[in-house]
Amino acid sequence: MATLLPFPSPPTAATTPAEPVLRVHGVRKAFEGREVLRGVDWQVPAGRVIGLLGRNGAGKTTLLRCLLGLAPIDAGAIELFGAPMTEPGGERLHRVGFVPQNFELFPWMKVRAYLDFTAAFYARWNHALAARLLQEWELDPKQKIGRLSQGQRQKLAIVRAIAPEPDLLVLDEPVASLDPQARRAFMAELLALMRGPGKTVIFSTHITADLERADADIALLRDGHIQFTRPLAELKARLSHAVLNRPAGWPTAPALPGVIKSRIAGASLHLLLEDVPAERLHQLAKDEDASLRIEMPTLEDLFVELA
Ligand SMILES: Nc1ncnc2c1ncn2[C@@H]1O[C@H](COP(=O)(O)OP(=O)(O)OP(=O)(O)O)[C@@H](O)[C@H]1O
Repeated sequence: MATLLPFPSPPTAATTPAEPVLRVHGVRKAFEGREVLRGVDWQVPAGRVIGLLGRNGAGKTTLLRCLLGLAPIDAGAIELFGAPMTEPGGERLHRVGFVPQNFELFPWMKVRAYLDFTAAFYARWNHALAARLLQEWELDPKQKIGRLSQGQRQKLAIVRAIAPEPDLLVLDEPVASLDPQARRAFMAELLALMRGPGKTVIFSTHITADLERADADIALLRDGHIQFTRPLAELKARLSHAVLNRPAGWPTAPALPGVIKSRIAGASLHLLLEDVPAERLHQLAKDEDASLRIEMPTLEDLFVELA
């Protein structure tokens, strides 16, 4: 198991000094006595795209639902747009768009009628944007929702969430049903739409390539906690992966400051490292009479190692 990334949490160039969109403190949530969220502390800065990563069952859906008041929490506190979630906040919720993992849309309604019906609930609704997205994403406004494919329904759910021009858009695995072409188009659209000042996107996904494309901040949910939230570029700049090979093998991994995780596989020692200079690794290889390969980990590598 990887140790916690010991990054401090100063504001970075990528985060804005603005009021966080979400402040989460000590949030706990159990199902049938099994705790899924174990005191989550998290601050989500305004104006960022955040990719929420975690293994199956880590609690991503649970966390997102709790954040939006869709599931009760057992303990802790959540502030949305600077006000506690316990306060009635109908207007605040107009500023939030949500695409759940499983969405039930009325199957008997036609696409346009459904969007018009939904628009009536919102203070703000960009009809032109909704119409453009329907066209670009090849959704027939006259089609009955029940006859749409899973991917088309997901697109419609996304249009519904984006049309109110939310300040915070939360998407739970939004691309799971989309084909690669639709995923790219969706990501491009999403990022263009949410590039406005102060607009924030949180989305959970297993598709790390999408997060790379979005240049997102990565938040990792593991063991019931958000382990870190860091710009992807910063993670990549600070973390490296070294493989040391020695024919005699490795009875134990040598101690080296900055090792986040080590793994021995036959003659190879794999090290996930934080801020360890290459010279230090070359010295280690020399001392241990081993060959050395240093790699830049992809986000997928990091996910596999850290999640
Ligand atoms: N309503 C519920 N009743 C009982 N257990 C639940 C409920 N909802 C979630 N869980 C459990 O909580 C844990 C976290 O589930 P959750 O769906 O939040 O994970 P996830 O990270 O979104 O997973 P995935 O990546 O597979 O979608 C799982 O063990 C799940 O079985």
